[in-house]
Amino acid sequence: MEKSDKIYIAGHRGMVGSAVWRALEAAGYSNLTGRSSSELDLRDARATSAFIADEQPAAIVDAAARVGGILANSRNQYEFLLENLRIQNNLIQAAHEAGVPKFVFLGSSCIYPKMAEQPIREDALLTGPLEPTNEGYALAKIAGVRLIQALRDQYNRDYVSLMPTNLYGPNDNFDLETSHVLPALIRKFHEAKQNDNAPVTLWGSGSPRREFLHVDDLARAVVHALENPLPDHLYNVGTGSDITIKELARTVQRIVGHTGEIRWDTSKPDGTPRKLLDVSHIHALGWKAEIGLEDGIKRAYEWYLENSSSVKPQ
Ligand SMILES: NC(=O)c1ccc[n+]([C@@H]2O[C@H](COP(=O)([O-])OP(=O)(O)OC[C@H]3O[C@@H](n4cnc5c(N)ncnc54)[C@H](OP(=O)(O)O)[C@@H]3O)[C@@H](O)[C@H]2O)c1
Ligand SMILES: C[C@@H]1O[C@H](OP(=O)(O)OP(=O)(O)OC[C@H]2O[C@@H](n3cnc4c(=O)[nH]c(N)nc43)[C@H](O)[C@@H]2O)[C@@H](O)[C@H](O)[C@@H]1O
Repeated sequence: MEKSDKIYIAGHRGMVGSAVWRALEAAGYSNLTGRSSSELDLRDARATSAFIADEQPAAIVDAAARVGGILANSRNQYEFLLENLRIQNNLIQAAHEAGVPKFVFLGSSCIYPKMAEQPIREDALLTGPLEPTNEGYALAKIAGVRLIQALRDQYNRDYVSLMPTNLYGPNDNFDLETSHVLPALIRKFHEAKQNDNAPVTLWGSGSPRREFLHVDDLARAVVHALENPLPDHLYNVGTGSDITIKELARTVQRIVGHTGEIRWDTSKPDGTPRKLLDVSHIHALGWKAEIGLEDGIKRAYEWYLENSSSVKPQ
């Protein structure tokens, strides 16, 4: 890639897209472009094709998607399946039609079978049933991985899929109904601390294990994927270590400074018991996570404190 090459970041205002934008800017790329969903609805195939044909980017990073935590996913399977299929189909086909040289498709570790052997290797894909709470979303992302693979195999396209583990960082979603666990914990402990250390209620049993990657580390992986030819179609992106939700809760509680009780609402789903990624393939390419979880949570909490005035009250 040349530093002056045009790179279109789909979803540039989201957590991942904005981190990719920052990382590309920091790496010296000067010709970045993005559109909000109100300017360009990527569910609209014609508008998407016309935009890509007109812009002729040298690369596309697909960070646009309908995204949410366990409850949003499980209650809106139809929208998570259909909207993500539409967005990614339109973007991938528009890129192929216009001959866009590079494409980075972002999926998620939930594409792998619920009971996959841990740590999960890329070749575990489609070897068993999915976790039901996010099956719609996972099916869409699996279709995206297969489209990228087919374009590589049939048309020799330099396109790749990156599968990040659970992410967190600046511009995360702090809405308690639709967010992922880490932003929810930051907000719940912070608001409870301000409310005389009131009890905090968390979801599920606390026993599932999750792997958490700071979004700035993922953004470096995206830059790496744009700058280097990649021998495979699919790479896991994670830290290589995980913790239980209970351990995560105690860590966030300590960082925030909440001293009250933690309660567990077991009427809410646990989701998959564990989804630790095998990251040996991306390590072999020269990328490794650098931001430790403790440090990353401190940074995320600082970001929340600076920006919580823009977080909607609930
Ligand atoms: N968050 C995680 O823990 C996580 C973990 C693994 C993988 N990922 C992957 O990373 C990618 C981005 O996730 P994120 O966490 O950054 O989500 P996010 O913060 O919700 O951002 C999603 C972006 O997608 C855009 N978008 C949604 N629908 C659109 C549409 N119809 N047309 C155009 N743009 C649309 C939104 O644009 P507007 O803001 O303009 O509406 C938004 O900027 C997703 O593919 C997701 O699978 C995320
Ligand atoms: C990365 C994404 O991960 C999502 O799965 P998944 O890790 O279970 O999604 P999360 O929503 O992050 O939840 C992770 C774990 O944290 C528990 N948890 C505890 N308290 C809370 C809380 O207040 N809010 C939330 N959200 N969780 C909470 C939740 O029950 C689950 O066991 C998938 O649904 C998506 O498809 C995607 O793959």
